[in-house]
Amino acid sequence: SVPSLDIDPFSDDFLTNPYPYHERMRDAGELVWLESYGIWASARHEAVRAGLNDWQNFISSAGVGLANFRTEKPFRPPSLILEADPPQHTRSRTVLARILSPRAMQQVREDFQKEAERLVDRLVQQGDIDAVKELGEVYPLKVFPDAVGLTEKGRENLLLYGNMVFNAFGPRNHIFQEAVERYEPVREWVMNQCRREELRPGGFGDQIYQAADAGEISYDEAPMLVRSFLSAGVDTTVNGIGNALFSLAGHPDQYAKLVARPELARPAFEEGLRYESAVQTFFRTVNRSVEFCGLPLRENDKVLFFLAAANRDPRQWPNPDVFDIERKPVGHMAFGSGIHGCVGQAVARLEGELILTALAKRAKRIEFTGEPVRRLNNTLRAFDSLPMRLIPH
Ligand code: HEM
Ligand SMILES: O=C(O)c1ccc(C2CC2)cc1
Repeated sequence: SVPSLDIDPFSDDFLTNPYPYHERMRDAGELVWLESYGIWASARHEAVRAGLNDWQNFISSAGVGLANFRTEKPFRPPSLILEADPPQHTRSRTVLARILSPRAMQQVREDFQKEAERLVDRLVQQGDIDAVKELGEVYPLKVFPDAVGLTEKGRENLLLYGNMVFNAFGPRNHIFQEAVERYEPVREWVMNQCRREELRPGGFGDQIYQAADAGEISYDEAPMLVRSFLSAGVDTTVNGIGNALFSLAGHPDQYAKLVARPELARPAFEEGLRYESAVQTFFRTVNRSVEFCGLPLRENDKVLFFLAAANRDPRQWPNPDVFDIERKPVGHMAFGSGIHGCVGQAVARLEGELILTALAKRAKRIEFTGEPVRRLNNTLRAFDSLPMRLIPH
């Protein structure tokens, strides 16, 4: 029989504190039916990994949100990488993977590090900060758009745009409605920045046009792939860093470990992604009738993969609800898995490592000075504000 649950994964209650719901879904089975939206859901690590790796049965070209592009008009023109299947996906991925390669990261590392040290120097002097508005939202808006070759003016639009993109993967609930009101002017600004003449020659954005020059992709595809950088490259790291700061401030013993051994910055960021995953969920669409986890799925069924629930599955992790920066969470699902696994993870890891290293070397303690305020989003786990004090060495 099909385990069926009456859980709304996009309700304010669920999005505010998803963990009890994750546990109910994991305990009900590898794959469960959610009556709220008539969708399948998987919250266990093994099934999430298996589903994301089976791109032939669980496809992305019909959308990776609740909407099925085969029957509904997409909210915006589909991404040529995220919302594409092979062979289209393969061509896009090859171009972006080369531009964001570990070798490319070595070339930007020095700039990213200088910016991290400059920003954290100033904030530790300041002492009392809002770690979202003055750190989590500031650093990613500077370093990655600089590397892409974006003008400085109007970059706050990238936060509004990203917020919208991630809300649009969910239902048209009140969270979506409140975000979409401010979307039109931001959408135009973003599309305008994707034109070659707006991008610094040699930057990551221009390198996409260089791939068109070489005939790897068309000139029509190039701006859409720049749009992918702007859609995924900022709001994700904003919340990856924000959630890491929240976890470290909430576990002073872990922050003390990081201060004693700043080389733990990279594993600390990784554990932050496992423990409070910035990207909580993604959908797939069933391509043809298939049995999965012993249940009969039909063509066009939607399956919601709970990355964040897989990241706390006790079947995969000892003491999953413990934030332990020495854990080395290999195999976590925070960046997804399989052919669509995050193509920007080297950028994300570099930003996280450099910010946490700069902080550990300048602030001997970090503590909350007020209640963290959550910002609800249909896909992202995010904060609106994190009142914090940074105490210098
Ligand atoms: C902490 C930061 C980040 C997190 C948690 C994250 C998470 C993810 C996840 C879960 C996926 C898989 C989506 C799916 O399976 O449908 C993904 C894909 C992707 N990410 Fe990231 N991401 C982060 C940072 C970045 C950055 C900095 C970029 C820079 C451009 C980026 C660009 C992309 C792109 C283009 C894809 C689509 C890849 C494909 O479909 O082949 N991400 N990311
Ligand atoms: O290609 C895109 O537009 C795109 C948008 C959002 C993401 C999320 C997963 C990080 C990835 C790609």
